[in-house]
Amino acid sequence: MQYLSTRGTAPQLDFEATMLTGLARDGGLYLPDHIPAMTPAQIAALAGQSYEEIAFAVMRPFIGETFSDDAFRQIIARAYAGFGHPARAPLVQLDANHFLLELFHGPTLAFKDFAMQLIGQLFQAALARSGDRVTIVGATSGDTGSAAIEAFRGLKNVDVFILYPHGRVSDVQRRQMTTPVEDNVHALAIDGDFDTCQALVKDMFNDFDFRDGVRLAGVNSINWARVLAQVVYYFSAAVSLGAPHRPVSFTVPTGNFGDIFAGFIAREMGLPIEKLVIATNQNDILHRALETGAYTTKGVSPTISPSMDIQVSSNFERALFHAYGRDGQAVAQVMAELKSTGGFKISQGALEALRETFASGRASEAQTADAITRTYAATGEILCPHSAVGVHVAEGLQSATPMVTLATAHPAKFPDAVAAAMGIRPALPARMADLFDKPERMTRLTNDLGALQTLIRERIAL
Ligand SMILES: Cc1ncc(COP(=O)(O)O)c(C=O)c1O
Ligand SMILES: N[C@@H](CCOP(=O)(O)O)C(=O)O
Repeated sequence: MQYLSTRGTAPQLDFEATMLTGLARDGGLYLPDHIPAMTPAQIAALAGQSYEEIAFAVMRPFIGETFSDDAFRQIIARAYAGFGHPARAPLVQLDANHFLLELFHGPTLAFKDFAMQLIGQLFQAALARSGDRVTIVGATSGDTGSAAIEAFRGLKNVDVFILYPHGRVSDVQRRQMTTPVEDNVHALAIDGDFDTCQALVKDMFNDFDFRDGVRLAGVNSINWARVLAQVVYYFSAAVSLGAPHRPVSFTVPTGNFGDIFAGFIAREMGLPIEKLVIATNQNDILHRALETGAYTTKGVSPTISPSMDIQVSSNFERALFHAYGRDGQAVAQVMAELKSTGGFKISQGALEALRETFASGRASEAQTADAITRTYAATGEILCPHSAVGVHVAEGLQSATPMVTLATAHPAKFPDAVAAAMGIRPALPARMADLFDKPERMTRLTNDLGALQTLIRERIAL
């Protein structure tokens, strides 16, 4: 299988090169040149299998010759061995037709661990073979950064630089990034919001001298391997609810659109997903875009679901590529317009294509808090604020199809917001009990690309 850019002009690459490259050299995002389908019989055969077996069956067709079957099975086994639940992604029933997919049993308590633990293993295997060293840069609103640091800390072929918005992540998220002691970990607090951090990362990729000089790699959902790993839990959840014989819908708390785009890939592969529901907080650009056809940025306001405080939603570009009939030139044009004017109008045809698969809703701050309170009272389940955004949106829909809402983080990552909503302060798991006793280490930077590049060059020269 080959991978091509959403903007149509970057070289096509195999899986390994795509994974190590990150952003395409024309500024686009990589996607497979075709999406392999699974037959209903192949999907039915996944029922009752372990998460690791489902992961192998779903991801194998995308990997090509990069790893042998044996090597890939071992990589998957190592990736999920540290998860705190035997099912990896257990389903909990909230009411007759509404289920919660708990994606927070990994090492850093967020859904990012599903992909990042796998990518850590894939990078190690690929770099051990080539002997190369890479510099990973990542932008985070809190969870990608902690998951990346956990996956790459101490690895000898990798330096990892994580940019997070200063003062806009939870204390737990910040400490997960600033307390690791390994020399290859660099937490950078940037003056700005997540979009500032993500723009700096993309600017570094688009500066080819710098990119090639430091051998830049990316672990945001820019990286196709991140999206691929997340396709798996759509399959595991749907087959346990009766797919392929029974269709399922998913509601996904959404910011950078990586998680829900993984659901889109699952649907394209043949999983009977009726609707993928985009759930946003008050930073609702995606909800507005789907309702009106206008993708218009208007600044981010901080919320109690900070990981979703995003305007420029990176993977929406991948959805647009499909909606525009895989026309890279059309995508490049709207992305250029976004950069120069802060918005663009989605064509009528593309909007209709998006609406065939996606629905959307938003939750205000009060509605988010209320969903935490109500869900706990009705079921005993404590939701993180992001998952609560999803539950609020899902509850507002009329659907005869079973609805699965993704629970994207553990409530203990956001104890202040949860305590304010329901009066109970969720505790961190015992293995993290000393998180607040450890010294923190980070570097504060302004939004200055040159200063950031100098810092990275100096640090990796040490
Ligand atoms: C806890 C949590 N929920 C939801 C999201 C949104 O996911 P995505 O950016 O893939 O849309 C994020 C950030 O990615 C997150 O950290
Ligand atoms: N919410 C994310 C933002 C980055 O998203 P990514 O999926 O592109 O890495 C975070 O927690 O950092």
